[in-house]
Amino acid sequence: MTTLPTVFITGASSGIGATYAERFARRGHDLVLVARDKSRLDELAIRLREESNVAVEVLQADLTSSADLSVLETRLRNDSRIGVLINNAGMAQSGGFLEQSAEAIERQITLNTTALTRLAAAIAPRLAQSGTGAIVNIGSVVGFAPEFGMSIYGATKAFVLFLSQGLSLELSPNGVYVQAVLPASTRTKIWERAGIDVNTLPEVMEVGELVDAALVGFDRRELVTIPPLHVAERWDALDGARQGLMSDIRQAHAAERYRPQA
Ligand SMILES: NC(=O)C1=CN([C@@H]2O[C@H](COP(=O)(O)OP(=O)(O)OC[C@H]3O[C@@H](n4cnc5c(N)ncnc54)[C@H](OP(=O)(O)O)[C@@H]3O)[C@@H](O)[C@H]2O)C=CC1
Ligand SMILES: CC(=O)[C@H](N)C(=O)O
Repeated sequence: MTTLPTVFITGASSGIGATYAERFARRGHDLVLVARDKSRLDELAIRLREESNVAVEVLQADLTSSADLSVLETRLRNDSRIGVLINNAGMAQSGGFLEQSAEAIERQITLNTTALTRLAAAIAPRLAQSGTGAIVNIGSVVGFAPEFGMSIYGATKAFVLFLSQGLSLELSPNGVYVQAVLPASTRTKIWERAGIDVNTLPEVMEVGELVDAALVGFDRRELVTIPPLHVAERWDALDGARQGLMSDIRQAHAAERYRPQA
């Protein structure tokens, strides 16, 4: 029996989530794998049990369903073996804002933000109580770039970064590690699902390279890990500029330029 924490991974039936599952299994962690496609999860679970001799449980759930989320929340609240949450499940959009249906908007926001937040909220009190554990949230560099024309997807990913930074401030004093991982284009099914041919993209990272890099950041207990960013100082400068704003934005009076003309 392993003494390592069990790792709970959403969106584990393909891509980045399936690769996290493989990597944590190799490290000797038991796993709980979550997604809608049970047959793919079962296939992965059988392979990982054989290859790595770890316990792998499969939970079929649609994270846009509040009822399914409730079941997962109960599990995260109560199962003290689960010490790491990989909040990975997500979907991208095809088409611009004017082409989005109300249903598609709701599904994307629910999956990329509400589900991720509810699962983090379910596990956080127990981890904080025990003084250990980790929450990994998968964002995207698209969250930095409204210019990419994926306004809703990018907004959900900006949310993931903000939430992760806030949770880190709130939970790290209790011993809980929070990591935001921000991939750029990575070769997974997400592109096909969004109706985009991945082979038309200029720079695409292989999924194994992405997850291995994210795990280097995880092992260093880095708060924000951006595997495709070669010049680390760019992030430091951006975050430093943001922090610099804080001393200037708490003012009792409107700025001079907004004073009504007499
Ligand atoms: N690939 C890329 O270029 C990038 C990806 N990302 C992010 O990485 C994360 C993983 O995506 P990636 O591996 O690329 O894409 P994939 O499409 O390969 O994987 C997405 C995973 O999420 C699961 N999923 C989708 N919808 C639901 C749902 N309603 N309920 C439960 N599970 C669901 C899918 O499983 P199933 O269909 O079985 O439910 C699948 O396991 C996402 O958050 C994505 O935004 C970030 C930046 C770049
Ligand atoms: C479809 C995408 O835009 C991709 N998932 C990303 O976040 O870069």
